[in-house]
Amino acid sequence: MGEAQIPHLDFCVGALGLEQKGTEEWKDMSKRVREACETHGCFLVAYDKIPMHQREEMIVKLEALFDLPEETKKKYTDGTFLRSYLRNSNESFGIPDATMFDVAQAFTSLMWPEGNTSFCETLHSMSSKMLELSFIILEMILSSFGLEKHYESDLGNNASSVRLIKYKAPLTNDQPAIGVLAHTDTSILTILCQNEVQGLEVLSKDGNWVPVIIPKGCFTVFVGDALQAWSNGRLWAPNHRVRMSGHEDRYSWGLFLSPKEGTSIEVPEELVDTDHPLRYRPFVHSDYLSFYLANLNTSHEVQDELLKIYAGV
Ligand SMILES: O=C(O)CCC(=O)C(=O)O
Ligand SMILES: [Fe+2]
Repeated sequence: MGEAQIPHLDFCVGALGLEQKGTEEWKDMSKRVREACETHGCFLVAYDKIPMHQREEMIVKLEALFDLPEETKKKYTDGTFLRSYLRNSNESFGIPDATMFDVAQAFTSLMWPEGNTSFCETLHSMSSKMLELSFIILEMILSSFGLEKHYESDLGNNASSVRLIKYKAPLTNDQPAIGVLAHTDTSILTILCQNEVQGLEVLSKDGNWVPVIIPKGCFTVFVGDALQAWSNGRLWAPNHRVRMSGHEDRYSWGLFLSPKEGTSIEVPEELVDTDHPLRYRPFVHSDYLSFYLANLNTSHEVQDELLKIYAGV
């Protein structure tokens, strides 16, 4: 009511993929993706190259992973936030480069020294397919701006990380429990999927928290700070959070496509004009990430504005 719905796009029709680049269907969908990223900073997408049964299997496997003893889960850490098991208002594992088979295998062997081939295969295969989906969306955005060449020169210089999350159902029904506090993602793009337990909310441009009701089988896509900065603020990285209610645990799986370590984000000159004066200075994305992590637990107002504070002109 008054509040525009989060757009729901369907990549299944015509089996949209990179092979369709340049076709009318591709151009039409690119325009819709870009509009969603400008207006909402997020959208829902149906994508059947990742079949439903694979997603369902993945959720069962996540349950088994989080059911492992705490001592086993804690073995997974290299001392950094990005590659560790973390436990706060939720539990999560950050796995950079899970799309590489040896990385998926090393993670699996640490959790199941006796072996768990099917977990390893699902982790690797789901991550790779979600990475492919993020490439399709990124290429659509670049084509809609007519800036395909920037795929090779800057945004194509990327790496991915997977985050596996379990949110416990709240102990009481009195108040929704915090799953994740409001934040923007530092990524270029984030692709999320989850079990049937809802709870994701996005802050609209006019300042209202809007529940994102995710239909079965859909993925949620968020624009991250790196893409907001690169696009000179034309695309928008919205704040989002997770609030838990009800009696069931929520499992989610995110793929974060980010600039590779050391890559600079620089607004292309084509996106600067009198109507769109330059909003962000060039910056090294990994330096921004350090700044972001150092300020993660400060007040909400600051969290909202981290990109602007760091790189705004
Ligand atoms: O679990 C979710 O749906 C959202 C997770 C999220 O926002 C994040 O990990 O950045
Ligand atoms: Fe997020």
